[in-house]
Amino acid sequence: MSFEETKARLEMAGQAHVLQFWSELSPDEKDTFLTELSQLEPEELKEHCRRAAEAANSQSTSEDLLDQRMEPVPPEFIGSVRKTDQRTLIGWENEGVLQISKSQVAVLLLAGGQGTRLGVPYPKGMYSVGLPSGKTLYQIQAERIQKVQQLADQKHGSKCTVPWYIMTSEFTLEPTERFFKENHFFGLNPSDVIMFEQRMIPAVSFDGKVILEKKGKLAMAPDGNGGLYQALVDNKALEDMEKRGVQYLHVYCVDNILVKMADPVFIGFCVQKDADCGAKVVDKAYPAEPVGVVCRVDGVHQVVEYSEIQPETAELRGPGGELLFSAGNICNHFFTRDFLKDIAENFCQQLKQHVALKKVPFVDKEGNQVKPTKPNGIKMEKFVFDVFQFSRKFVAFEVLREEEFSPLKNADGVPLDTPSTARRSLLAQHYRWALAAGGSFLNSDGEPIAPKHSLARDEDPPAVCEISPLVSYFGEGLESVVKQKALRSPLVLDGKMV
Ligand SMILES: CC(=O)N[C@H]1[C@@H](OP(=O)(O)O)O[C@H](CO)[C@@H](O)[C@@H]1O
Repeated sequence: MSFEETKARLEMAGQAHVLQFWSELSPDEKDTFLTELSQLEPEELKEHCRRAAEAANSQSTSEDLLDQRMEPVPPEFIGSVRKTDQRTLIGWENEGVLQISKSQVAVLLLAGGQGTRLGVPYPKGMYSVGLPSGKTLYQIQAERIQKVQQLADQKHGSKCTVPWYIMTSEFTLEPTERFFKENHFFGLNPSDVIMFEQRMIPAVSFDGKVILEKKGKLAMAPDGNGGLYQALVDNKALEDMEKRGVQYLHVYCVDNILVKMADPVFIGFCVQKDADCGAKVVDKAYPAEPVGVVCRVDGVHQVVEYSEIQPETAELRGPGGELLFSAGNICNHFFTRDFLKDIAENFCQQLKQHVALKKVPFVDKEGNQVKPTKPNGIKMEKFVFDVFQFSRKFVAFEVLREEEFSPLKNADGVPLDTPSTARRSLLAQHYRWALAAGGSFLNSDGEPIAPKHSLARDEDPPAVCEISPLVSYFGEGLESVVKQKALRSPLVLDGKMV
């Protein structure tokens, strides 16, 4: 597209100010900037800027209303690992394993975020929390996929595949691709790891103008994890799923070290309940915990995000003293492919735009680079869970926090959701599994370490034991390896020992 054409389009959208430094750009910078600008549709851009400014100005009133319309999810829509008998749980697990063995289940990772809070310049999945094995989140997840495929194949004599769809963004695609290649896809078949990119959208000032990050670059950000639905369309991912015969998707966030990839119990529960949409939840740990709340608003299931709930609402308690809104969203969702198709075809454009006021670095009128100290820009994001309202049958599934949820959000130095807490959660889980399978531990001098069957949340297990996902997916199959054995801490139980 020519400069004149681009300029005319920007004028149509009321955004020609972004060209104010055009004459100062080098030929290369001009080329790059033109490419960026020509991707913006004038009508869409105009509407985006108008909506952003409008939403930022009307934010508080609509939030207030939401709180008053919230009610907890009725018990009949919730399945619970804690409250369900073993036989039923095994029934769900068997159902899930069967679906996996038929290659009908895929996992889909939301990994387009920038990990601002963790503060690393690379994708979060490449982070290593300091386990004895040194494994990164991506490696742990890849190995869990391998293991769950193997469990299904052993049980059903199949040769199944659990494809791994990975939604990245402009920030994360290239480094993620490189990392997977360098690591030989952690043993997975490269053609079963499908990476695609979500869209980026411009940050907008409070008066509805696109922000210039540099003289020849707009301030762009991914369109939120709800950009998934548009990205599925843009990248023909649903067609790929159809070709592979995928019926069920387990969608999850990259940062939870305990994530159960394609969790057979969750899949089986949702399938047996004939749900088209499901969400895993844990009991919220404390009222201000930064997790969304799965609830109903005006009788329709939805998540109210932690950034949008009023503190008074989060603190409400029921008759027994328990939190009224206790169903914490752990960003693990179940969708049927048909449901995703329905969203992509019919509801993609209707998803709510969430407004975040952020400090967006920019160039001022004189061309100086400015790092603002208070919010100056509006970022609009879509949320992955905002499709719940369109489901025919929604279910929530309550799981145990210590087995399934320990997110990596912050750098070390704060008490919660850090590399240290993630590492501790995983090692505590593996220690529990080893004890339950009949193992015991010795310290480095060969002296017995007294077993501890219950650990406080912030307590390190008395012995260090890391179990490779290639050895055990949810604690199964460990007796033959550890029973009546004295295991020397620190221990990494990998394929070689089995
Ligand atoms: C838009 C979205 O998916 N938000 C999720 C997501 O929060 P982030 O702070 O965006 O990582 O993960 C949380 C669980 O870790 C979940 O509680 C929350 O609702």
